[in-house]
Amino acid sequence: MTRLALDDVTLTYPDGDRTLVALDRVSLRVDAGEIRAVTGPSGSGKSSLLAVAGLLQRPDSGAVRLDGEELTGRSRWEDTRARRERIGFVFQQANLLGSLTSLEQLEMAARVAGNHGAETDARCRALLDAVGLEGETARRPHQLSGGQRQRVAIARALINAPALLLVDEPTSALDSARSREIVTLLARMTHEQQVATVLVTHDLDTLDLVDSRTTLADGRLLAPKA
Ligand SMILES: Nc1ncnc2c1ncn2[C@@H]1O[C@H](COP(=O)(O)OP(=O)(O)OP(=O)(O)O)[C@@H](O)[C@H]1O
Repeated sequence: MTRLALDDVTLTYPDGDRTLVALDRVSLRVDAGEIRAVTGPSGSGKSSLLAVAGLLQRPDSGAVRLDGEELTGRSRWEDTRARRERIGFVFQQANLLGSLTSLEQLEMAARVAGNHGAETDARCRALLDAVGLEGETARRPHQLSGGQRQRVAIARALINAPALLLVDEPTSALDSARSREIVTLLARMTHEQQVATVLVTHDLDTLDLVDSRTTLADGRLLAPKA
């Protein structure tokens, strides 16, 4: 089932008296339960693609659809709500709150989306178990390794059962063994949670672990591959 659809998306930035085309009529589909890598040289438009899919940037033209529903052209408030309730983000740095334990990081993200109570508590613990942190629920970020912090960030991004998971270079601060572990985990969580995952990466050594790959060059889709 198609989860995320980008249809003919163009995004430009003003660049002095010219216009820089960051995304040039890009179309892309990602299914529920599919992890798709987006690769391409620096400046090719990978972050722009994530920003459009995550409703952080409005395209000049084209559409973003989630589960068939068009999300382009709605109010800022609706964008914010969709981001909070239907989209999970994982960035280069885990961006955890320094004073909170692993369990509290997830509880807080759940609360922001209006989820709390015994069922939410159970889901927080189950997700921390699923990412291999059952023994670290009471630890704070400074007591965790870089890889463990990214695991907390992945569990946190999934806490509200998003339809879409957007991941930007999650392994750039990790060594190659840890990087493979994190991408393996992202693939497993994508399949288990039936989320559609877009993984922006420079790390060509982990591409065997994902389901599909899209390459961008100068804002254009180069090699869509099923
Ligand atoms: N806010 C902005 N204002 C103007 N130009 C921008 C802005 N953000 C990105 N660009 C330009 O748009 C193009 C695409 O940038 P983008 O960050 O999407 O590429 P990228 O593939 O993610 O690069 P990297 O791998 O270096 O992160 C580049 O030419 C970049 O300079």
